[in-house]
Amino acid sequence: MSAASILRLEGVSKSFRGLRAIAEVSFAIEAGSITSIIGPNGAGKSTLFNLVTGYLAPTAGEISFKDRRITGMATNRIAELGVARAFQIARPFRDLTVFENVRIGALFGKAGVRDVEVTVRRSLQLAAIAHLAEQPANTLTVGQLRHLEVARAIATRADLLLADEPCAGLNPTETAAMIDVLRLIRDSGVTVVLVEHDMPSVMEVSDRVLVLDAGALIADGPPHLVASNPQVIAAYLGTPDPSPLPGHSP
Ligand SMILES: Nc1ncnc2c1ncn2[C@@H]1O[C@H](COP(=O)(O)OP(=O)(O)OP(=O)(O)O)[C@@H](O)[C@H]1O
Repeated sequence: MSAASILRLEGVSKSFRGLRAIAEVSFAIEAGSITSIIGPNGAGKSTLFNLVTGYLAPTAGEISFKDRRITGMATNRIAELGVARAFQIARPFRDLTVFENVRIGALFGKAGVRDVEVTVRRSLQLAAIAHLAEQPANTLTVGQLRHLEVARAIATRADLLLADEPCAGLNPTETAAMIDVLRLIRDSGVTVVLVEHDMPSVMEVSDRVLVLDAGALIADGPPHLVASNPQVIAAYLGTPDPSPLPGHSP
């Protein structure tokens, strides 16, 4: 593995009773980057996240994180090593404050988090919700809940954040705020991998885009090149239409 890559998949496949959801996928993620994984519905994006977090074990192939083989390792062990996932639908403890919710992330995260208070404050800051710290989670808007979910995930002191559609359903102002947060998180040293359907957000925030189609990796590169790749356009539109992906302005 190259010195700069934090996550590596080699020949990873996952089948569900004969259906090949992931087919011999290999890639390495560079530390300190934002990578988006895109693809049509059913392409295998969630399955890929589930394989990296250990929720599912691959049928074949190897996954390593920070030079350590994590293939088939239990989810809690992988989380302790520094992989966190922010879910699209946050399920906070609704009667606890934002601070208390993020504190739970810090307590159950990567082994050796000592200064919990400082970690929580820093996570709230990075997720741009420090001003909401004392509010009960049940008073938050959908957009604010998304930020809380991201804060909870990074409070584990993760080195790798897997973010599940962080911009889905957000209005343009909320989307811009989320993009700022993802950049801040990357700039703080956390590697970010997104699964995202919102193409304008993908184009704006990604250093690199990976495209899955029917479980296979069909494109990999900088956003503007991937958006104009005929195979990618065909995967989305079903025809080799030369028009760009929605939201892509050349
Ligand atoms: N636990 C499971 N059991 C059986 N089949 C599954 C399971 N999980 C996923 N699949 C199948 O694997 C394929 C990939 O699904 P996956 O959810 O990973 O796609 P996706 O790219 O995340 O789709 P979406 O964008 O709609 O969320 C689909 O055909 C899906 O039906």
